[in-house]
Amino acid sequence: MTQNQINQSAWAEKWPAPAKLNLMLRITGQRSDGYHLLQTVFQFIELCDWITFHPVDDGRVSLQKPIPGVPEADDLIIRAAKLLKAETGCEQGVRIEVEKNLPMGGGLGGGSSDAATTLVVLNALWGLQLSMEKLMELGLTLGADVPVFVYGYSSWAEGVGEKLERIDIPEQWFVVIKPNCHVDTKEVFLSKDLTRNSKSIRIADFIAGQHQNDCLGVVRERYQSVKDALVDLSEFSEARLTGTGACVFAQFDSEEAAVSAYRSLQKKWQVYLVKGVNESPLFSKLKSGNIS
Ligand SMILES: C[C@@](CO)(OP(=O)(O)O)[C@H](O)COP(=O)(O)OP(=O)(O)OC[C@H]1O[C@@H](n2ccc(N)nc2=O)[C@H](O)[C@@H]1O
Ligand SMILES: Nc1ncnc2c1ncn2[C@@H]1O[C@H](COP(=O)(O)OP(=O)(O)O)[C@@H](O)[C@H]1O
Repeated sequence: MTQNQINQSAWAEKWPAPAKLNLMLRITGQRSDGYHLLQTVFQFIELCDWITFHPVDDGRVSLQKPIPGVPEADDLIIRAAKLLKAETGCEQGVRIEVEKNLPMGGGLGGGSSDAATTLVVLNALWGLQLSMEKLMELGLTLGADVPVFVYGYSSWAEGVGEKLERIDIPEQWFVVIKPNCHVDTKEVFLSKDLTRNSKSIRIADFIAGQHQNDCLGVVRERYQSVKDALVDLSEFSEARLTGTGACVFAQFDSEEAAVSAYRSLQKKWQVYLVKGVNESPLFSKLKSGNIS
């Protein structure tokens, strides 16, 4: 099969942009530019936005329908596509269709994942041949979480989230609650009450059960619905915050236990029942479609 034939069939397809959970998050310091140094564990979940790329002749990049509340020029999908063109001088155009399923500002990384899927898939469709390392570097200029979605495997992350080490962790079931509020990441990091001096730990400590999220205290105090969700979820299993929130989640050893908690919490909350996966669904699809 030639590159051209591969491109032709892949243009019409829907590409997943999965969500992530931060299974723990420690803030170990701060850089001179204000960004915080983290230790975190990312795992993907099988809850995805879906993105389709349509070729256009006029060289322009646009969205078929802007995401409500996000001006098109600010959309990370548009910014990622334009960044690829600027970096490579590519003159091709694209109209991008998004099926948005991930709640925004929930700590599930939807915007970052959309940007990563755009970088990875357009790199292939446009035949740009940028390396994964280059795409991760470009992605980091869009957001701290973009590199892990480009990398595509569960990771132990340090720095601001760009120093990644692949880890394989049990692929368990999760129940995720989206409290009815939007947490501003920047505001959390600006809080004077935030813990910024956690001791660094090792992967083995995380595996042994060290699940602390240093943002939890600040977010729980500022957002009553996050606090309430943590209380309700902790009736079933250890309740944790992903990223800077607002979503909270709990892990279950069996699908039955997760379903039971999901059914009960569904009466009161916007809730998702999802499986954790170590390989990003984007990469599973790229491998099966043979265009990586
Ligand atoms: C902390 C995490 C963990 O996954 O939280 P979530 O956003 O997923 O909840 C992310 O790394 C967030 O990444 P992302 O949401 O892309 O953040 P960015 O847009 O890069 O940064 C938003 C703002 O938060 C602050 N910020 C962000 C990341 C970081 N390590 N230190 C910071 O101080 C900066 O003030 C920055 O201007
Ligand atoms: N394609 C996109 N999808 C979601 N949010 C986007 C997108 N492009 C830009 N954004 C902006 O990024 C913000 C954070 O969104 P998101 O990545 O979903 O949350 P989080 O970083 O908490 O996981 C949104 O509030 C929105 O303003």
